[in-house]
Amino acid sequence: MASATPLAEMAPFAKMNGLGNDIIVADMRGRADTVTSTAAIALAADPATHFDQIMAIYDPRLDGTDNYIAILNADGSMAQACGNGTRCVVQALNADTGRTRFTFETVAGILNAEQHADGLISVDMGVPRFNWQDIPLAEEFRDTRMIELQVGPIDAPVLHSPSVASMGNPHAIFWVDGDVWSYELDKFGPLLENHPIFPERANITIAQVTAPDAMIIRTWERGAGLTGACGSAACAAAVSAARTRRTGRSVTVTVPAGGQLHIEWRDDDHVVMTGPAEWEFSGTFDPETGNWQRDLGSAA
Ligand SMILES: N[C@@H](CCC[C@H](N)C(=O)O)C(=O)O
Repeated sequence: MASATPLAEMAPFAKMNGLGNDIIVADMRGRADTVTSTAAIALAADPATHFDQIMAIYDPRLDGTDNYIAILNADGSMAQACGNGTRCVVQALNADTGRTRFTFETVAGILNAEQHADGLISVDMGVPRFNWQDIPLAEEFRDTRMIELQVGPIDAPVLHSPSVASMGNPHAIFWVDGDVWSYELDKFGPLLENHPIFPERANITIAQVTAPDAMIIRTWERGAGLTGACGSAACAAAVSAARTRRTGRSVTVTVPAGGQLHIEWRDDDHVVMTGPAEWEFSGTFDPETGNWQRDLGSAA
């Protein structure tokens, strides 16, 4: 889309992806303005810049952190966590600064991340929370390894009894024995995302455990819909699988786009996610309106 916004007001961005999770990394360093919901909705509506999350990199607000990161979903809402997007931020900042280790502030807390020599990136996603008020749920469930929630006929539910967890953002994990692709997640996802049990909505995942250290997931993301990958959902699924004795604490998670994340739930309770990030093209955009233009010579 051609932009009439004065060049000085435009901010650089990179269109990237984390295992097929569509990400825009917006460089808002050194600026006083912010990326608006209006801009997010406009960029998401354009097929060329369609994204699942915008990761907006701001100047640091806290001593000991490198940057403040704000996360916007495709519907313009704010998210507390985005694992795949955080890897994209690390790769973009590594390309810009040459540094390999970063400490970010997000609304969900402080995240440490590192780019390895092989290009893979690890993000310490913090400590999962399982208390019903922390997820949050609308009513008390003492045991969040399995809550009462189902879709389909009452006597023959299609999906039921999810585990729930917070990775800073709310997740529900429905366990299935068969192929995750045989479920109509495009149909059930919006209903479950907006179910009254989730007062802040939720990310909805279907998970099939295939080995004590492996699972396959599909995710309907809050505020974005079906995605090629969701890092925080992979973390929530991994910790929930370990809590329910379906797996150990170290698992490989295959995401819908086909790639894999390695998730380690460490003994200190932190969840570390490792995977790749990929640059697609770069441009500049108006953080107020979402008007944008591609950098000359930037790949399609
Ligand atoms: N894709 C992200 C998670 C996205 C956030 C989510 N839609 C929400 O609103 O919580 C990831 O990789 O973690």
